[in-house]
Amino acid sequence: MMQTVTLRDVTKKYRSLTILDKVNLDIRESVITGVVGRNGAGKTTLLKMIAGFMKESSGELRVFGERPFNSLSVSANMIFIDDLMGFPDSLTLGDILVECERFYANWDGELAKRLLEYFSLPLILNHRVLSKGKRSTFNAVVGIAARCPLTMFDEPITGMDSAACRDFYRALLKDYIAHPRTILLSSHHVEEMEDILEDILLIDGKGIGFHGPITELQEKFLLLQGKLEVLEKYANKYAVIHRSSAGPISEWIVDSEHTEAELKELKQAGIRISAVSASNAYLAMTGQTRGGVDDVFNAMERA
Ligand SMILES: Nc1ncnc2c1ncn2[C@@H]1O[C@H](COP(=O)(O)OP(=O)(O)OP(=O)(O)O)[C@@H](O)[C@H]1O
Repeated sequence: MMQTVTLRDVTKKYRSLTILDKVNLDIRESVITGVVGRNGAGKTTLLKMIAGFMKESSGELRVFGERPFNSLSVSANMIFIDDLMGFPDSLTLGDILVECERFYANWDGELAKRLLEYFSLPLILNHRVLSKGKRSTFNAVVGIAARCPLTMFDEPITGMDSAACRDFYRALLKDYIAHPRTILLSSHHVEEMEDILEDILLIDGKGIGFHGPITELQEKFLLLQGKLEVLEKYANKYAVIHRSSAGPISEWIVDSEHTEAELKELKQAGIRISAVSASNAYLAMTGQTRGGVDDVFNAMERA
């Protein structure tokens, strides 16, 4: 099977600054992959290289078996949606749909129109007058209706309210199920998109921090819940990645590498052990929860 996107030792530098260092990657075909990572990690850089908008500094990047930079066949088979996506000022939303019909081989104009109607986006409006959230929604509709074999959304939900965001992900998922294609979706909000993702690609430290099924990311951690004084007995034994408490029950996220015997001991001590959500696993993985904000308050109490 031909991979849609493959990277072999791909490095990207901006002048002397290395953003991605010798990255090796195979994006699974016809899967929705979430591209995540902290601000400045290199998500947009990676997506734009895959889109062929900029060139890798070294290594080999292939999309549909071709080098994507300036490739006509790659650009005909992919769409890249972000909030900077501009259209000529004079075009109305209706005009843009007509242009899309001409450019994208699998374009579904009927779906585009119905979605725009649902999202209260009249065809006579000018793209330039749209509010931030409405512009994101319009661009996202174009991204869905284009049905490109490689579809990339870079931070698509910027400015969308929570209802629009939920509807967008749901529309994307429904259309994907009917017309499977390779989708890359970058966002900081793992919580909102975790239900539609199959794979997660985490960019971290100039490379790939994790790439695989979302369930595998979740399996790296465990959630422990119990009385704080009971949990504290185990504080030295487990690497506690995150702690929080609301009321009498405290919650800790710890790494999942424990023996059956250790887990049994925890259970016998009255500690509940469960799986973490994908978004918590992501936060744990990127150290965004280390200690947690509660630690600030605890430290002040101790002082
Ligand atoms: N044209 C450029 N010239 C120089 N440096 C750049 C350029 N574009 C991006 N960078 C730098 O490359 C790094 C990665 O940027 P990129 O936009 O890919 O990150 P990101 O993961 O998408 O971030 P965010 O989540 O904040 O959108 C950043 O440190 C950024 O400052």
